[in-house]
Amino acid sequence: MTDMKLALLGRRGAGKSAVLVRFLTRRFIGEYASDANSLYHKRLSIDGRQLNLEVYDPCSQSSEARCILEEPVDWADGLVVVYDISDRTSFIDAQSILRQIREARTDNCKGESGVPVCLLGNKQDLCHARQVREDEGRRLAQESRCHFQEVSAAEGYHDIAGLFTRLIRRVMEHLKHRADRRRYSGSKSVAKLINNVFGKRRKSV
Ligand SMILES: Nc1nc2c(ncn2[C@@H]2O[C@H](COP(=O)(O)OP(=O)(O)OP(=O)(O)O)[C@@H](O)[C@H]2O)c(=O)[nH]1
Repeated sequence: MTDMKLALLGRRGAGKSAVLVRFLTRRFIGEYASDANSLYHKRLSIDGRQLNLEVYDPCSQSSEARCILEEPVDWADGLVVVYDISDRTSFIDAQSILRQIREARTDNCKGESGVPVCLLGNKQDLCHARQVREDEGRRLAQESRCHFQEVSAAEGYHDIAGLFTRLIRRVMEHLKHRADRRRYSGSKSVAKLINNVFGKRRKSV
């Protein structure tokens, strides 16, 4: 059983809870309490592997709320940044959040190894009121080296399920890579230790 932690970030009202609940329950629920942090648990099987998934849906962030942002960025193995295509301010917040994630990547060792991130333009059903073009989202994702997709939590399950599945696969690869690297550097230090102890002795014989 693999333990995996994901977190959603984005401006108030972008649809983080709607996206997450759609993925976890296949349902769209119109309104959610937005004044509390929520931690969801789910057991999943992906590519024949059992997963123990925890997803953190923190209460709303704004670009200034750096202290709130740092907590999930440090905690999570994968991140979903959500904006609302009919609300440009939510896109500007997403830009700021992605910049902060990039800075955190260079600041902490978990980030250095590149925690997978996905940028999500939600409320695609409101394209008549669109304020953010799809190519702007795509370009931001390219600059931030993350995956991008537009979805509608209100209208569809499959796009959202596909997106989370791809993110989870990338996180699994990333966790494996990180574990391999730790094992390798661990075995290197054991080899070094053995060499220090026995290698030197051998020389003196
Ligand atoms: N039309 C439309 N409305 C949506 C969609 N997703 C969410 N909403 C609505 O947008 C509003 C905000 O959704 P939430 O999921 O609570 O947004 P949030 O980002 O979790 O907001 P906070 O909890 O305040 O941070 C609610 O009224 C939802 O019903 C969507 O895909 N299309």
